[in-house]
Amino acid sequence: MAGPPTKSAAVQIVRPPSTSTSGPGQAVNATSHVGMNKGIMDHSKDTARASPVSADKKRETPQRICRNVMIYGFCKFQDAGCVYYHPPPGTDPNSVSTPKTESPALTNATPLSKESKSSFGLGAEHLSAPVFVPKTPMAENASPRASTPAVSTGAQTPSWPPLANAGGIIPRQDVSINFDDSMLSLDPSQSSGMDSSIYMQGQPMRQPLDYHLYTSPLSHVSNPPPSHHPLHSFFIPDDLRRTIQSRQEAIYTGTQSGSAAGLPAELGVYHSLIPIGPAQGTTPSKVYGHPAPVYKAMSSVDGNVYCLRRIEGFKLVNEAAFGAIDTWRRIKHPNIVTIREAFTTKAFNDNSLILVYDYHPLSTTLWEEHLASASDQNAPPSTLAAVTAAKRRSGMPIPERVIWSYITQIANALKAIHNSNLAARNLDPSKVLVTGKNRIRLNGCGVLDVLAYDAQNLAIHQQEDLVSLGKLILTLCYEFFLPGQHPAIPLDHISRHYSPDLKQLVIYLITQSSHPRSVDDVVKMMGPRILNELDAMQNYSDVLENELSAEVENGRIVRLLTKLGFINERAEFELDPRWSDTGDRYILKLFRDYVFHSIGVDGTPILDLSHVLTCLNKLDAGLDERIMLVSRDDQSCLVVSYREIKLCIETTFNELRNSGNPHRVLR
Ligand SMILES: Nc1ncnc2c1ncn2[C@@H]1O[C@H](COP(=O)(O)OP(=O)(O)OP(=O)(O)O)[C@@H](O)[C@H]1O
Repeated sequence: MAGPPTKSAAVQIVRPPSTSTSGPGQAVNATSHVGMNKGIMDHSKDTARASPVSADKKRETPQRICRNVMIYGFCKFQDAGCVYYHPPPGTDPNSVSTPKTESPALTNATPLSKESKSSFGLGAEHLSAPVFVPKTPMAENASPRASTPAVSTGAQTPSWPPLANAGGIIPRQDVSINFDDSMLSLDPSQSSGMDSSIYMQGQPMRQPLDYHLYTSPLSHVSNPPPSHHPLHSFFIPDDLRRTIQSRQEAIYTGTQSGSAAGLPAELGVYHSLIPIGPAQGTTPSKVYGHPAPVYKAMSSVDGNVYCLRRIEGFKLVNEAAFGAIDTWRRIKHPNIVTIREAFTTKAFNDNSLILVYDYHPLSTTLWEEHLASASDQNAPPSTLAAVTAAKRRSGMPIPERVIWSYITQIANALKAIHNSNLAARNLDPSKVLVTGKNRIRLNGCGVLDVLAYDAQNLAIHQQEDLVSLGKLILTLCYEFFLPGQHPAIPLDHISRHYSPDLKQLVIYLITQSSHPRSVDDVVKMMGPRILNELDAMQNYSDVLENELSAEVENGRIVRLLTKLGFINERAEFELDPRWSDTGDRYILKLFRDYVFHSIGVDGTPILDLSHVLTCLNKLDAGLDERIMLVSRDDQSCLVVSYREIKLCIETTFNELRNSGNPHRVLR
């Protein structure tokens, strides 16, 4: 045995029948018979098993090796050629039989009757159990719970608060030692200045109902039959994970190696400029009339990545042109790309206007999404005719539901813009950013306010916004529509393929009228379609919230694994090279083996994620359920509850955390 524990909190020791000698480091070579739940290990049916077998003989055949064996989700223990289930199907793992105690150290134990004695295969003569002294001070008068009788009832056995039920729920009012409080008293954050938030120890720990169980999605989110619960439901769906990961990757890709060739190393507080989107050369933007390349850049002020739009060859003639930028900066809207600042620069060896926007990684534009074919992705919008020709061949109209979703979001953005006494002025498929699934944001806001400064004609520009919206809808519904074309054919197409409501809205938007149009009228005309959008958004939010709840569970596991990682296999601590192999740490070592190093009957490693998650969740919840931990050399077994293991972790972790604290209490 590598190093048995010298003391432990509430650990029950079981020596397997073959073991008649103490391992090195055992505190007492006691002859105590520590009874076990018959369901856990029943030796009575096999007298051969109950007889002493030498350790060497046990190792003769591989199948005799006593290791944790997982089959069909149950943990089996294989000993002397026999397999024991833990817990056996249908058995309450908490119901541990009253033990027979013969150790002088365990004098308070009740002797077993003959019948009950015969029901245990493990005779006292076969066992040599060390006495474990609990490290953590427990209540003097604490007594074992009736619901889960401890194996030894002597003073050495720490008592645990009574449970309301077997689910690990602890009533706070009638506990002699409140588990929550005991955890708090171990809170290293109270004795150390380190940030403890990652271990969730800075706040009282609450033990909710069945905390060890994963919550299944609520029925309003998803209600699949039980057979449809795949393993990966522990984690967020693959497509969502991939999307989030690739976005996160896109944020910082390339920013480590400085600016791209030909671009300034620094531009004010921005550095590491990388071009985004198709290489445009000196092709003028269809919307702005100047070449308008877009760069991703990192700010040295806050370390965030921003999107810089550069308008080449722009010379500022009127300072007042920047006045609108202040108003734009104040608009924070879910359907508008927020502008941060604007300035002019000669860093590109010309006169350039720079507008800084929020960066939305891997976003595309409506033009790229719906109007450009794959071969035309790199083509400038001026080749729209060629693009629409490609679209015509594909013959895939945009579903009406999606069109209404776009209209709702754009109208929402326009309402915020017009209410702020501004106008979008660049409603074009290439200036509507698609930042998620059917999620759009107006982009490039404020550019024309500086480029074509015209504060006098706001009302005209707002009317033009609505006309532009009408033309945008026409383009999306009928990809052959080009600006300047007569709308009769596209309208006819809409009346044949889309609802009359949509056609009516387009006519309202593009028809000249003596009465000024208003975005409020557009919203009224959309009517119940807005509610559809609301439904979709809220359903999506429910789904995401549900995914988030799974990640909360995984976060608990990571914190637990982090603590275990700090403790397991530590080379030395406080000049003690055997630290991680002795005391509470030994239990944690065996627990690690139990969770991760189980092997099958044929000796192959068992890589059962559900076993790992089940064990770790039960540990995190501190259940009273007991498990049997078997040493690597099969010379000893410990029957220990998750609650006790949890306490071992907290105590040991506390020890590590306090190692640099000169005021700590040495035990
Ligand atoms: N704020 C932003 N965050 C992330 N990507 C952006 C942002 N703004 C624009 N982009 C990306 O930059 C690329 C170029 O955008 P841009 O507005 O220049 O479109 P364009 O089709 O090149 O139009 P133009 O003819 O005006 O140059 C697009 O792929 C777009 O997704």
